[in-house]
Amino acid sequence: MNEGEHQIKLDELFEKLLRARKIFKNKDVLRHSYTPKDLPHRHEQIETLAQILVPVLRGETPSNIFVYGKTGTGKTVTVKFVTEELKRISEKYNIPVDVIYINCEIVDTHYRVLANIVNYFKDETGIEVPMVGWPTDEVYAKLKQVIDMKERFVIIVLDEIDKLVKKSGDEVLYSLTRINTELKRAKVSVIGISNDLKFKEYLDPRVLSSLSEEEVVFPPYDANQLRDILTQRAEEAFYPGVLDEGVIPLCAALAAREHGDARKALDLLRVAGEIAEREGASKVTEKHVWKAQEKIEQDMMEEVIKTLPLQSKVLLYAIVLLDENGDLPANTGDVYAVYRELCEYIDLEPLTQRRISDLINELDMLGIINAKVVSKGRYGRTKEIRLNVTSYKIRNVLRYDYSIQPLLTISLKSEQRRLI
Ligand SMILES: Nc1ncnc2c1ncn2[C@@H]1O[C@H](COP(=O)(O)OP(=O)(O)OP(=O)(O)O)[C@@H](O)[C@H]1O
Repeated sequence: MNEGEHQIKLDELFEKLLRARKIFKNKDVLRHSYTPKDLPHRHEQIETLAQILVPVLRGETPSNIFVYGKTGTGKTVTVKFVTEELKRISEKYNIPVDVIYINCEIVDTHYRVLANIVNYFKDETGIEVPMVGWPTDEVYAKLKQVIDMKERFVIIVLDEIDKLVKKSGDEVLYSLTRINTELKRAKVSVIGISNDLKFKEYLDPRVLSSLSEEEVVFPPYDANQLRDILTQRAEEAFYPGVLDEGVIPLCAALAAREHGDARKALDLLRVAGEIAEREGASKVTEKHVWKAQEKIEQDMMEEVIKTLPLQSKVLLYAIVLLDENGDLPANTGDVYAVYRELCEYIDLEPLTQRRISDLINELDMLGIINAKVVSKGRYGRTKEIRLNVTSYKIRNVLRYDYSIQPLLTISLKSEQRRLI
């Protein structure tokens, strides 16, 4: 290729990229962190939450609230929306309100929840506790001290509360939902949010009854509701006329088919826009939505592979090697033989074939492989194992795992299936 050709290609690329920028007016509007000014189809929940919290404006303690519903039904965004508004209005009435939002997926121990609450007030109180190391009782005593320094309302939002309880039990909820009896000036109320509908079963009945003095349920959105949510966001996110007519209905229908998840619907719309932008298209079409669906599924699969335990990764890599050697479908015995050799190679204690058979079922359930049980007549039943994700993709994910890296350069000697 001569220089002239280079020049022309680059010109084309710039032209294409320039055109592509016209798709999004403001992509941030489609991100998870964005709080819209209106929340269509959540007016009932907003009103219920406002009714439960309004005592604050009269100087009375509101009930604790348990908010639940499936993922992407707008629980977090609605609670944030209502509590922020309450905080804003309370300023008008000179009532100090603090809203402390804690994501229990990250802050997942009794100690860390308490420490986070103490440290929320550190600018005001000058008191800060370390994230580890103190006796929990002492952190709790500090918490009461800092909260009770003046008359105020403290609303503690514990999002993904089920993660906290599963990891560390419900002790922290027991303390926080009863703390008002130990305070003189301040008043605390807890809003727990969960998408695990079975979560209540794990709670001590006393904790459950004090946490769910009030319950607010968030039902899944249907396709029409998702359409409204997307239409409202799209107006701010995209330039006019950029979305083909069928794009929003398709995103809404695909997300409704799963479980009425607004996050999924928004992700589809954003990724479809990004794909159109990258292709240099001047419009987002249904074709881009289908591609977005595929990309999101692939990304999720990559995330699942990334977080597999080491033994499952080695097992999966054994299946990848068999695939690259043209040996799929394979049975459990074939896979186990390669797996054992890989273990030896990296000094990993191999699991029994029985245990590996369980892990194969797990990989199958996660959708990474397909392990179909087939009958071999009088030879009994066996599994036929195939990959559902390309070997190339799996290698790409595994190469970031240091424990697996030494394996990535080896392959199977075709016939004997021995490592070389
Ligand atoms: N009624 C709505 N109007 C506009 N956007 C919404 C609405 N409901 C949800 N969303 C958007 O959908 C996404 C997911 O919402 P949110 O995080 O509140 O869900 P969630 O129920 O808390 O989910 P999870 O249980 O998975 O945490 C967010 O980007 C949010 O802004």
